[in-house]
Amino acid sequence: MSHAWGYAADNGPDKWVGNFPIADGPRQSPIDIVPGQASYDAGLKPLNLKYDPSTCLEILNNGHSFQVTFADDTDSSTLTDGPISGIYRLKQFHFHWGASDDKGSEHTVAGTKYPAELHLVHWNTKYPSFGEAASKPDGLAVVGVFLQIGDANASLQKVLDSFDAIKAKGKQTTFSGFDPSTLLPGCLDYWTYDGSLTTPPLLESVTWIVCKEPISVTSEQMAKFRSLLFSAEGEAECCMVDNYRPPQPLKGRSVRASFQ
Ligand SMILES: NS(=O)(=O)c1c(F)c(F)c(S(=O)(=O)CCO)c(N[C@H](c2ccccc2)[C@@H](O)c2ccccc2)c1F
Ligand SMILES: [Zn+2]
Repeated sequence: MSHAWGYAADNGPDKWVGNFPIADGPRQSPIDIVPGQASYDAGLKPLNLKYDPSTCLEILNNGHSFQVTFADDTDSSTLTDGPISGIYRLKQFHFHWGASDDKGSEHTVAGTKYPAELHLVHWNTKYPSFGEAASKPDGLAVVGVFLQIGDANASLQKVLDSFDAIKAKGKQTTFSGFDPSTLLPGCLDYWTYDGSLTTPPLLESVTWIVCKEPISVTSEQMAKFRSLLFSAEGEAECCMVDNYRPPQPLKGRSVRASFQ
């Protein structure tokens, strides 16, 4: 039985191609975004993100990251416009972060790593379900937001305050009434390109939308991320850190900018 994928030396990003050959595919994510090489596209619309806090359900440690999941049986929390057409529903958000503040983001900007990156995962309602959408080239749209060290983030603190209940892999707890738009930067200028999930199954079904402006977080708040565990209760404790895939080859893709 193949051991599960992870971020350690024996099952980390360099090993994923063994069980997931698409890891060497033509539209893998993340990438290094080089602003000077992105092409401004005046046809790109502003992002239209409309989230209903009542669709927020629970927070879960899934052993790779933590995720906040949303009810997606109606068009209550959606992404429209931007680079996409149609209506995409919010399914979950999660983060990637490092063992120290000098790394942790998946996308990089001209080689710069941020301490963490937020991903809001949406699926195209032209397909009957998330699972169906996840295997289609226009099935998913993920909004990425960088975190940088600065002022305390009061909205993020609400998420961090639930961590004691989800310290180990498999733990989950009710998390309701949270509005993820409070985690978005003031300016929604973005870069966009065709890519993939950054974890197995690495499906090449993601329109990536990466915000130019980071949100702020304190070093102490970043330390709270690192209090989570990759390991389940009763297993040897393994801190949940460095759960990011490094940038992948661009392979001829273009990155468009919504701003000049
Ligand atoms: N960076 S990324 O956006 O590519 C990404 C991750 F990096 C990531 F860690 C996750 S995860 O769910 O936290 C653990 C791996 O599944 C997901 N979760 C996906 C998901 C699961 C349930 C509901 C929505 C999204 C991912 O697990 C997935 C997507 C599509 C099909 C199967 C699995 C994810 F989408
Ligand atoms: Zn992610």
